[in-house]
Amino acid sequence: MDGKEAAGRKAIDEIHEGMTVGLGTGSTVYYFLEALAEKVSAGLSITGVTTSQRTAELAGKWHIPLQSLNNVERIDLTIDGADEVDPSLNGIKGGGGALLYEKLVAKASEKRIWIVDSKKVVKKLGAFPLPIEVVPFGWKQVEAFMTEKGYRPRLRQTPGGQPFVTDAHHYILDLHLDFIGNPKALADELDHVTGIVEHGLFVSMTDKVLIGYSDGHVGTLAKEK
Ligand SMILES: O=C[C@H](O)[C@H](O)[C@H](O)COP(=O)(O)O
Repeated sequence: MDGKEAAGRKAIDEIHEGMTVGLGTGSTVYYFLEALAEKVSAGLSITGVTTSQRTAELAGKWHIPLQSLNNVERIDLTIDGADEVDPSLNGIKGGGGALLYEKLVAKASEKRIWIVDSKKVVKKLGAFPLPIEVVPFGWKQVEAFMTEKGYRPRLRQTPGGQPFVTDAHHYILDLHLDFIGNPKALADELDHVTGIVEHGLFVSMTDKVLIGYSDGHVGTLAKEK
């Protein structure tokens, strides 16, 4: 078992009968969905709210009941992955391009848990390129502005060399920052750039992180009360 699988399968302990559950995106969430599908087929009743087309397809295939975000009043708990997490529980998300829907679902959730393998826990964020989701119209203007700022943007592309397009039909610029000194200040700045729909900095947006190790054990990082 690798760290992703350990964390993903452990998250099932947090799910209880009757819950509305936000279903994140990615290869770690895959293991959580697999475990959830087993419970659902054994009789657990929950409603899932997905954060991407990819997760919706998996959940559909595994007969996990779904509702759209517009059709639920609240989400009890969201289980999602992350690309990097710091000790203050700030993180970078969006390596798979699902950041916008993931942030919308996270904001609608009472409680949020991230599942990661231990390699993703870092002292300072920024070695992982920070994704920003931009509108295709005039995206080069945003790219030029980010370059001016020294943020080293790169348009995300498919293996075929076409721009990667998100579920919401936007493009992604990955910012090669190396090091983010102040995540909150950067998030505030990016929140105010015209043309950026959303960014992958999630500042204080999780309550707990389940960290999976290669030997199969799972540690926890939790918000101080
Ligand atoms: O856009 C994708 C999401 O933010 C993922 O949760 C994140 O990239 C982690 O993915 P994985 O579990 O595949 O490493």
